[in-house]
Amino acid sequence: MDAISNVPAPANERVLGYAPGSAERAALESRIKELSGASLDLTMTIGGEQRPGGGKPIDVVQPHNKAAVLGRTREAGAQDVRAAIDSALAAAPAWRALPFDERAAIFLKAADLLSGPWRATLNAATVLGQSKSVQQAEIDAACELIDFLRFNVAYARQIYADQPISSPGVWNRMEYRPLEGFVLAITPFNFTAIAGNLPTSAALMGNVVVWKPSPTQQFAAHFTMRLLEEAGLPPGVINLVTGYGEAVSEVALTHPDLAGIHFTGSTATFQHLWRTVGENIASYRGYPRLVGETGGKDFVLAHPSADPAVLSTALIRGAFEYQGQKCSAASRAYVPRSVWDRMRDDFVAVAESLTVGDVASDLSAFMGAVIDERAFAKHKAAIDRARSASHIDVLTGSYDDSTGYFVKPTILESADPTDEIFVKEYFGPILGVHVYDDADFDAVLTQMEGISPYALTGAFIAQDRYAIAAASEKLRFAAGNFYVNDKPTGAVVGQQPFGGARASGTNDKAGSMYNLVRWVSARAVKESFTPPTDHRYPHMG
Ligand SMILES: NC(=O)c1ccc[n+]([C@@H]2O[C@H](COP(=O)([O-])OP(=O)(O)OC[C@H]3O[C@@H](n4cnc5c(N)ncnc54)[C@H](O)[C@@H]3O)[C@@H](O)[C@H]2O)c1
Ligand SMILES: N[C@@H](CCC=O)C(=O)O
Repeated sequence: MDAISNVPAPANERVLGYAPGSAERAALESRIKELSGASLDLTMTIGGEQRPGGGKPIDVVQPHNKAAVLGRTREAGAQDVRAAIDSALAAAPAWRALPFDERAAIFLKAADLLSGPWRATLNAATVLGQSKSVQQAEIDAACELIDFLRFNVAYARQIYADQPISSPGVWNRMEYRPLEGFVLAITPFNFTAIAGNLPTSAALMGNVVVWKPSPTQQFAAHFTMRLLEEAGLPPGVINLVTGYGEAVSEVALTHPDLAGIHFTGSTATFQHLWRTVGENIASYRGYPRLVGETGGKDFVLAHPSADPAVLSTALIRGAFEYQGQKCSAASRAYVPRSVWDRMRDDFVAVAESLTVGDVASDLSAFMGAVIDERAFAKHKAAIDRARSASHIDVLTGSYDDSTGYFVKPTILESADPTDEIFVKEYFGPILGVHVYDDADFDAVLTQMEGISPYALTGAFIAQDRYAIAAASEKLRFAAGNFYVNDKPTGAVVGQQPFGGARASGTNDKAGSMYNLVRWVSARAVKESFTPPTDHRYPHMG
C-alpha cells in the first residue's frame, strides 16, 4: 500500500483501419445497428444514480438523418446542479484520501476496456451522435481518449515525483493536494475524447467533478460515463449533468466551493464563464483555476517553394475532415500564385469528389453532416454572403438540410485578405483562400500573423529552409500548435501537446503535465530534524 510504484509506460493506441471485411468493421457495423434504434434515456448521473434532469426535454438526433432520434435528454435544473455539487463534495474526502495508485488503476482500466470491448460502442455512438466518419471516430473516441487516460497517469506520476531539494538537518517535501472544492468540467460537442478527458484528468489528481457535456455529444457522453463506472469509478466522483448549461452557470459559478473550471468550447462561452467568475470573485473559498481551450481561425501559409501536392493534401484533410468542425481545422489559406496556378483545378476537383453522406450507413464516406440546425444556419449564411460578395469567388460549395445538416466542402477565394472569411471562426467545412503574388510573401506573412484574434493552430508549407526558419520565428505567437509541411489538425497525445493562446485559450496543453498541474494545489512541507533552540544570530555577538 505504501510502495512507490512505477506506472505502465504509455504508448499511443494503434489506429485501426476498418477496411471492408475487417473484424473491427464488422463489430462497428453491428454496434451502429443496435444503437441507432436504441432510443435511450440520456440521464444525468448524480452520486452514481441515473436520473432525468428536471427541465425541458431535448431530442438527441443523428445529424446526417435528423429524423432519427437516438435518445432523449433533459435540461438540468438548478436543483439538479445543486444535487450534483453536493454529491461531489460528499465524495471528496474518501476520493482524495485514496492512494494515487488506486485512483490511477480506475483510469488505466477504463483505457483497457475502451481499447477492447468498449471500442465499438464508443465509436458507434460518436459516428451516430456526432456524425463522424469511421476514421474520425476511431482517432477520437477510441485512440485519443485511450491515450489521454494512459498518458495522464504517467504525467501525474511525474508531477508527484518532482520534489524539492533538502539541506542538512532538513527534509523538504512537496505534497500535491487536489483543489479544495469541486471542478466544473464543461465540454464541447466535437470530440468524445475531450469530453472524456476534461472530467477524468481533474479526477485523476484527486478532485471531484461536476461534468456538463454538450447535448449534441450527450449520446457518446452517456456511454463514457458507463465505461468509467465499469472501470470502478466510485459514485459521486464525477457527476454528469445534462442540458445547455444555463442552470450550471447560475448555480455552479456562484457556489463558494467552485475550485476550478475545465472548459473546452467557444471563446464566447469561456469569456462568459470567466466574466461571471470575476463578478463573483469575493464569494469563493479560493481563486478558481480557469482552464479553457477555445476557438480558432487556423491557417495554412504556403511559400513559393511549397510542394503543391503536400499543400493540397494538407488543405483537403485539414479543412474538411470532420466537416471542418475541429478547433484545429484549416479555415484560411495563403497561397502564392505560382503554386496556386499548378494546383487550383485539381484541388477543387478533389474537394468536389469527397463523399458527404450518412456516415452511419455508408462507412466509406469521407464526411458526414454538421452538428445541428444552428451550425447549418451559420454555414449557410456564410456561403450566401460569399455568393453575393463581388470580391469573393465561390470555387465550390453548397448545402442541403432536407434529410440531414449537410454542408459540402466550400472553397472561397478572395483578393481581400481582411475579409471576414480570414478572421471569423465558422467552424464548418468552409476554407478561405487568399492568392498572393510570389514577391509579396513577406507582406502576406506580416498581414496574416495578427489579422485574426485567435492563435490555435497553423501550418507552413515550404521546401526552402531559410523560409521555414523565418516563418517559424515570425509566427511564434500566432499558433500554440505549429506544423511544418503538414496539416494543422490531428495532434496526438504525448506527441503534440495541444492548445493555443490569444483568444484561443489559456494554452494549458491538454494531455500533458502542464494541464494536470492546474488541478493540484501544492503544499510545501519543511521538517527540521535539528531545530534551533536559541533565537540569536552570530552577528549579534
Ligand atoms: N481549443 C480547443 O482545444 C478546442 C477543442 C474543441 C473545440 N473547441 C472550440 O469549441 C467550439 C465548438 O464547440 P461547441 O459548439 O460545443 O462550443 P460552445 O461554447 O457552444 O459549447 C461548449 C460547452 O459549453 C456549454 N455552454 C454553453 N453556454 C453555456 C453557459 N452559459 N453556461 C454553461 N455552459 C455553457 C455547452 O452546452 C457545451 O457543453 C469552437 O469554437 C471550437 O473552436 C476548441
Ligand atoms: N486535438 C485535435 C483538435 C481538437 C479540437 O477540436 C486536433 O489536433 O485536431
